[in-house]
Amino acid sequence: LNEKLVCGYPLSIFFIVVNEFCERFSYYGMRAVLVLYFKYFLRWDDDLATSIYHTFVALCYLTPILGAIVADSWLGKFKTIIYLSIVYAVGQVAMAVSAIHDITDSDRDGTPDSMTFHIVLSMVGLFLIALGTGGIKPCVAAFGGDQFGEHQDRQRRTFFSVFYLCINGGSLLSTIITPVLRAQECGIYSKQKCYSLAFGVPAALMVVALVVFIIGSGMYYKAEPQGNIMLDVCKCIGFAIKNRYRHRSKQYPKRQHWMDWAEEKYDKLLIAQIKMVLKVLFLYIPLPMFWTLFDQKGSRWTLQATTMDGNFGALVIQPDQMQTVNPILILTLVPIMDSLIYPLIKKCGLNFTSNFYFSFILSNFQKTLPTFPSTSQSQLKLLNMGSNSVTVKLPGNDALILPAAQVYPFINNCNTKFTNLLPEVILFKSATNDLTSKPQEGNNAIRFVNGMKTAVNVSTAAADFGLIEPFYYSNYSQIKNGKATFTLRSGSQSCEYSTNFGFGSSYTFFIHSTLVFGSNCQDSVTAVEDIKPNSVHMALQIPQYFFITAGEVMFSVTGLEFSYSQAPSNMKAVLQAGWLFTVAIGNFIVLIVAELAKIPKQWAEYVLFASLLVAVCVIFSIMAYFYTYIDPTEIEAQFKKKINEDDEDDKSKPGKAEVEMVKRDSIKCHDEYDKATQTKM
Ligand SMILES: CC(C)C[C@H](NC(=O)[C@@H](N)CC(C)C)C(=O)O
Repeated sequence: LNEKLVCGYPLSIFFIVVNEFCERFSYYGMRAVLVLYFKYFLRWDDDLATSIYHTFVALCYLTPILGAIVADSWLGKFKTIIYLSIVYAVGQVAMAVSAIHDITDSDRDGTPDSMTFHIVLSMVGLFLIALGTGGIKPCVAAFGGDQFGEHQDRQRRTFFSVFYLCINGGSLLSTIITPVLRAQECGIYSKQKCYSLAFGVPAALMVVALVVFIIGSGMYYKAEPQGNIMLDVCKCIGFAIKNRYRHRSKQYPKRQHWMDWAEEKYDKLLIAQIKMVLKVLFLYIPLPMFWTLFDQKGSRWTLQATTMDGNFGALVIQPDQMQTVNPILILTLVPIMDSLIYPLIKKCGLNFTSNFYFSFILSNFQKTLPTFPSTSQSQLKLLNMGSNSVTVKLPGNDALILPAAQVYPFINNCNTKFTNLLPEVILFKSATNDLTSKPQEGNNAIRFVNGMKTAVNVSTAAADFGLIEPFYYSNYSQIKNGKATFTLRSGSQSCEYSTNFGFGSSYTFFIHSTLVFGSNCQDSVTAVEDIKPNSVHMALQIPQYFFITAGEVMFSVTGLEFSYSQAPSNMKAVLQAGWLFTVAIGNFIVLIVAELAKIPKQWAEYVLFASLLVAVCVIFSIMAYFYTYIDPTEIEAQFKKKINEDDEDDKSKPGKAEVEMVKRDSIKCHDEYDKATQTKM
């Protein structure tokens, strides 16, 4: 029982919120570098990396059902949290170990020799993490709620707000820290990007979360599990459906609720509890649509950010760092809503329970990508290296005048033959390794084409393009924004070429045949823009983040509390899991629409989602209007009283007394707690 109260709050919740902070740090920290680990360490392609990532996230929101059933029916929330946290920590350690390249790098060249080992270990790790994080999630929130007595509604509401702040505080810190850790170089035989450290720190935080939770163990109120409640619920629902079907003929009088058809076999308390759960679950039906929009922050919005200019003056923001705007806004909006907006609304006499969300997503996806050739086409570039204009006649096209030192990009069908091109016109057929998407992290992708008769070496401080053979081209190198100076070298002679770069562009630089080393070679290099630099500023995403986060504060923080307060005492974790299940469905909708529907225009997809959300908002507000708040404790108390009265009457009936004893035992625990907290207040 909660002996210690601090400012009216049980001391035990301090350990619960710290546990949540560390756990969310661990989860989001690991998640922040996961896709990059798949891509650069395991060397998976973008599609495989994205699919496995989304499958993992969806799994994390499916496993809460498992954890909730175990907690409410078998182990109780406390033991479930302890056991699953151990599973979780083992999973995180497995991830950290899987990212040590030296383990299988027997030839010491810096790359793992047995990728199978790393893949298997990381998949096992991710499975354990999904089981752990999902399993404990509904239990921790409900366990926190359990620490409050019947008359501590206000404190419990504040607890859920603080709980949400801790989620976002932990995730904010970790999404800033783990990418920095990943960027470090580490290794025994060779230095590589330090994914093991980026996974190792979240693993350590999970161990801290577990230790903190155990330290508080003497202070918690631990509600006992009440038998296999989920099995009873399923059997009871099954019986009600069967019984209703058996009595479908009109001669049988109707009952108030279809669950009442279970009355012949199951006690009224269980039926009433199932009705409460079904009522809330029914209200949840439209909710996945919110998460469908919300969870696109990590995918669509981040991709959108890669096409934007992240220069904030002294600060250059990377596309994936934009996601931290959400927790930052949560940390500011939750206190404002709780201390200012909600009390103000209440003062105005409005019963604004805030389980309502309405937001439009601004679609400002900008077009800086060029038209790429289709599979039956290839892209050609004609470069006039001479000093006079030339006329070029391409098959199927009108003759074109190509000015000196200019490039003409041209898309044609693969089988077109080109003949009789003048010697000074270079036909540059872009190879299959042409860049077709924006370079990562706002960098610029640069390559050189050597139009000289001798090989040229090109380098900058940040990249070495190597020796480029005559009439050949280099691989792409990534250059950061700002001024770059390239040194062109042939034997002992060299010259320099400088230019400025923005964000997310791609250029091909053509070195003229007329280049003379030893002098300024600024005029002897022609830059061709393959992908335009980002022109729309990333700050334009901030209104989007603001709207979606304001929606989250009104919808998700209150949703957690709502799911707790409207759940019967023996199914608190189960309803939390139901709430989290709506997140999983929302993620599946993204996967289905993004992967299967393949809507060609991004704006059309945004409009589709926004319209669906508006429709869902209307439906949800009608449903919410007809929803009547209940007090499960009150209802359960009435049933218990009735059971006691019936018990007195039926004492003489053989067998019945034992059944009632079991029922009484199961509710005794909460009664004692209620009494204890009431005397304290
Ligand atoms: C309630 C949960 C589905 C989501 C919750 N997420 C958040 O609070 C986000 N604002 C965090 C952000 C970093 C995406 C959670 O429990 O993680």
